[in-house]
Amino acid sequence: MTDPVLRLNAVSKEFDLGRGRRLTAVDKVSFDMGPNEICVLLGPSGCGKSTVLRMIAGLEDPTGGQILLNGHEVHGPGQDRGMVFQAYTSFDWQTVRRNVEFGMKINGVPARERREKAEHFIRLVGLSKFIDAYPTQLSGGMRQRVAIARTLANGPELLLMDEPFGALDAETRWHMQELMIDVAEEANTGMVIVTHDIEEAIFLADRIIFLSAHPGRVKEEIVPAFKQGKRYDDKEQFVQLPGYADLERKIMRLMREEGAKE
Ligand SMILES: Nc1ncnc2c1ncn2[C@@H]1O[C@H](COP(=O)(O)OP(=O)(O)OP(=O)(O)O)[C@@H](O)[C@H]1O
Repeated sequence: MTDPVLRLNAVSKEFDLGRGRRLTAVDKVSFDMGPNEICVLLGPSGCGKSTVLRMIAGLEDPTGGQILLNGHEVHGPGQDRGMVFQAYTSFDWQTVRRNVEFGMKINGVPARERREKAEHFIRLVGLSKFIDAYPTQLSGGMRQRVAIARTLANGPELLLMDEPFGALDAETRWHMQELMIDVAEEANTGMVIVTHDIEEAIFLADRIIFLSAHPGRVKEEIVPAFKQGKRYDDKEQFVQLPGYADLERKIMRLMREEGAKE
């Protein structure tokens, strides 16, 4: 790997549950992520995926270890990271265009540049026809695309997504997964995505960090060799590639082993 963009160095998180009780949610997690990679955090429920992502976002502080972004330790949120949550977080009283322009406006980006960038990212997520619509007039998948365009428009180096398609029906979910591959190619942004969906993880990931059941430790780091360094944006074609089924079986086994420990 060339110099990592993101490095987690023995990152731990203990929560204080009160009355002297403490819970170790994440235990000495280490991994590196290269420029523009799609890195997926996968593992059984409660293994600490969201906690790791929240620490990368700077929404939680590690209680041990370090998170380095381009060699600098992360302390708190920053514009170099943009977070997309599962729940739709658009402003319903503003049009798609205004939603996507919002962060840029706050950051003092001049009106013309704002407009051009908003149009670019709205096009990228396939919503040009709906640029003047309000989020309430859109489907769940479309609203999630607004959230993605809005986050990308702020120019983050890393897009952080916590179960971004969890609330969507299966077919919309496939479309969104395919879209994310195109977005990753075009937006030149690295992504860290939390999911517990094995198929989604294999489809999206350049690198999978599989966390063990509670407390979360890196059980396996998997670079899907069968992709041969390529990305595919067609799911039907993808699931038929030689090597796909083997990796799916392997991860199912890991998931069962870890799930049984809960
Ligand atoms: N603020 C908090 N205070 C106390 N415990 C917490 C807090 N946030 C998370 N935890 C605990 O840390 C552990 C990891 O939670 P986390 O949400 O990171 O897991 P996850 O892998 O994302 O789970 P899921 O897939 O079910 O969303 C869980 O045991 C959870 O109860």
